[in-house]
Amino acid sequence: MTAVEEKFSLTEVLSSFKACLEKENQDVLMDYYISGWKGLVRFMNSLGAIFSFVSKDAVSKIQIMEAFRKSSSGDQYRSLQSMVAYELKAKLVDLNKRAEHSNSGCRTILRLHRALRWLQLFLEKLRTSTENSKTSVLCTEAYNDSLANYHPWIIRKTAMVSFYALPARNTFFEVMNVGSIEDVVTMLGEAMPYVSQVYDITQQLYAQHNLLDLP
Ligand SMILES: CCCCCCCC/C=C\CCCCCCCC(=O)N[C@@H](COP(=O)(O)O)[C@H](O)/C=C/CCCCCCCCCCCCC
Repeated sequence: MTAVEEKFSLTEVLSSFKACLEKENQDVLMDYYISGWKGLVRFMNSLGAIFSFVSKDAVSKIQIMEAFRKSSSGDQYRSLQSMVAYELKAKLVDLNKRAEHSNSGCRTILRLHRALRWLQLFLEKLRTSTENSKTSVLCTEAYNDSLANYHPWIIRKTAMVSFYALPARNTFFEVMNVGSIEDVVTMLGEAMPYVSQVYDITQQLYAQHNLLDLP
C-alpha cells in the first residue's frame, strides 16, 4: 500500500449513509449515497477477484448515476426524491418493460436499493454472530432473504458458489479496519440504524410511486 492509498475503514463507508439523510425533509442525498456504494465496492474488491462479477455490476450502476449527476440535468438528481419526481414527470422511466429508457436513474437505484437490503441483513447477522459462525452461511441467508428473489438461477448459483470464498469471521472483522471485535460490534450497532433509515425511506418512496418492480 502506498502512502497516499487510504486503508479501508467500514466506519467511514457507513458514515456516508448517515450523511445521506438530509435533516429537514428526510431527503436521501445522491452524492453521499453514491459515495457509500463506492466505499462498499472498494471493500469488496479487497476480498479478491472472485467477487469481481459482483463489483463490476455495482460499479456500472454507480457510473450510470454519476453520469446523471454530471449531466445538464444534474440538479434533478440531487436526491432520490428529486430524481423520482423529475424522471416520472419527464417520462424517463420504463415502467413495464425495458425499452427507450433502459437505464433510468429510478431502475438503477432500485437495483442498489435491493442490494442495500442484503447489506443490512448481512451486517446485522455479522454483528450478532458468534465465534463459530460461518460468514458463507450468514451471507447466503442474507442473500436468500433479499437479492436472490430478483436474480435468475444462473446468478443465484454463481453468487452461492462465490460465498464459499468469503474470509472467516475474524478475518472479516480485521479487514473492516475498525478495531477489536467489540469495537466492530459497537460501530455496527451505531451505524446500522442510519443504513436502515436510508433503506426504509427509499422503500417508502418507491412504494408510493409504484416503482418497486421496475423491469
Ligand atoms: C463486512 C462488511 C462489509 C460488507 C461490504 C460488502 C460490500 C458489498 C458491495 C457490494 C454489494 C453487492 C452489490 C451488488 C449489486 C447487485 C445489483 C443487482 O442485483 N444486479 C443484478 C440485476 O441488474 P440488472 O441486470 O437488472 O441491471 C445483476 O444481474 C447482478 C449481477 C451480479 C451478481 C450480484 C450477486 C449479488 C451478491 C451480493 C452479495 C455480495 C457478496 C459480497 C461479500 C462481501
